[in-house]
Amino acid sequence: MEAFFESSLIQHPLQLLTWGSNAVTEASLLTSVLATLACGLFTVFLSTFLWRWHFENCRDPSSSLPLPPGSFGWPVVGETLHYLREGMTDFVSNRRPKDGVFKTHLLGSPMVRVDSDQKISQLASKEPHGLASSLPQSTRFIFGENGVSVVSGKDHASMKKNLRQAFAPVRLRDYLPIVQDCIRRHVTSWAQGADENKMLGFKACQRLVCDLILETVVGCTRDQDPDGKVREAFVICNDNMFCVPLAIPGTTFYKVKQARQVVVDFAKARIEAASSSDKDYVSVLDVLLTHQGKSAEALPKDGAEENLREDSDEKSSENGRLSEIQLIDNAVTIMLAGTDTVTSALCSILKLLGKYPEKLAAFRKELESQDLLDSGRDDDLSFELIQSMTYLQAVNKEVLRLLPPVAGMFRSTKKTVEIEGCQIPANWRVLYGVSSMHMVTEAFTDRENFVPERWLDPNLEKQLKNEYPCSYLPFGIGSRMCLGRELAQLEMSVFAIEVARLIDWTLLNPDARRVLRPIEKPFDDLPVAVRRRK
Ligand code: HEM
Repeated sequence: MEAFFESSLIQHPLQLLTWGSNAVTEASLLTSVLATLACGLFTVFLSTFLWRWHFENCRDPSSSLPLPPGSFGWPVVGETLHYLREGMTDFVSNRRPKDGVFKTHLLGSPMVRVDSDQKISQLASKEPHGLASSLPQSTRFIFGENGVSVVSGKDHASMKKNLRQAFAPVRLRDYLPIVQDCIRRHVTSWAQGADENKMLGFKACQRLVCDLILETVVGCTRDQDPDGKVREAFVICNDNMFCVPLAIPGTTFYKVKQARQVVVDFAKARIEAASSSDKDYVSVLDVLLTHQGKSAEALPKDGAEENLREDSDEKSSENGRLSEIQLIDNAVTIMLAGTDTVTSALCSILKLLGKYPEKLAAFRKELESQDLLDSGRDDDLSFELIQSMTYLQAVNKEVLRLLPPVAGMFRSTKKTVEIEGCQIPANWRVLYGVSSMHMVTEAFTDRENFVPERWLDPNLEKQLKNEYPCSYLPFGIGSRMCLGRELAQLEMSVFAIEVARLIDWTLLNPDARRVLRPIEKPFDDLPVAVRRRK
């Protein structure tokens, strides 16, 4: 050692100093790294503890029931990152306890997820006093504050009753020729030419549905929108229902605001035109206008728009009639609520009938038995005929069971709500699972498979009604149940008939992963090869 010091110190005094100071620096560096790490870990630990403790303390002491089981995850983000990483199906199945209710923290708020027939039924019975619909701000803006999805309570009930007139069976009969014409036009175009055409099924269905909805809801045919401006604006609104609600030039929301105005201006022009003509019912808007008992001339006009925004709810419940701004907001709401949902359903028909050729063959047999398979006519469908086709109805129901377009429904609690075994405090979000419910309920056997035949058994519908009232919810439940469900089923039926008789198609990636954006769809938009049916 001495020798070492001697030789080193004498020969390299500076070297020893450097070595010494290096050793000190490294040690202190290590210490400070460790200390920082420990501090960081402690901060994460403490903030996570406080975060969870805070939400656990949101429990309403006036109720003796505990909060549901589950975790609030990490500070600020909650379990949002887990949700994004695992995907909805795994996220739910990794957490779902036996009774189907768990708490979490997603997308900025505490939330209770419910996947139990009995519990959804208990919660739905507490609407609208205990729970209200809960839409993101950007969606509320696009739908419009005076539309049926946004208003609540008594005003919602009276507005919905008013709007239902446009979806009565007698009206669906009126829309059928428009629906059939539009669907035939699109499906025929998919198989143009002698060769096979490759396309993205989801995108093709989306173009079809945009045309369909503009024609059936506001009567916007191609010749009324020659430069495609209304269609383009409508697609912008539809594609950006969930965006940051910041209306600064350059932002998505700013673009959406301008696009919404184009759609609104078109609807206004239609209302004005309707007052000066005596046409038959051609669109949902025409039906609604006629049912207001007076023409658009008598409806409050633009100048009064701001006032109407403030007291429109009152007006609608007072006299049961819709003002101009309510008509417009509802037209926009109906259009947007009926676009991606129907697109998803049509895309799933294409997928499931393409994937299971034996089911397509069974369906074609039913069409043949009704002389529809090779009829060659483009106006051969009637409302009654469609209703009488049992296999077709079974296909529709099974498509909506296996791949429901709306995977879940959001609510928020207005006050503390108690259900069997737990409480949900005020201002928490509640999410009713739809697709997961369809997959866990005992109401169905062979749940993972596409079996339209199950719906041919009349006992199934009875059983669902009496024993499992919340086990099949493609169109929702209770007061917020889908307004356009009969129109959607009609559109699905006509689509299934036309694709089965006009085209043959092959799925190019039949087992593609499913995503929620925010409706159910294949991640690759369903590539298909289409040819004219031989
Ligand atoms: C297969 C297609 C469709 C599916 C699966 C579907 C599903 C749903 C669901 C689950 C709800 C309830 C949402 C909730 O409780 O928060 C709903 C509401 C609604 N749907 Fe549909 N829908 C479809 C097509 C349509 C169509 C074609 C229209 C109109 C043309 C429409 C208009 C509406 C409206 C206006 C509401 C809001 C009702 C309210 O707030 O009271 N839907 N839909």
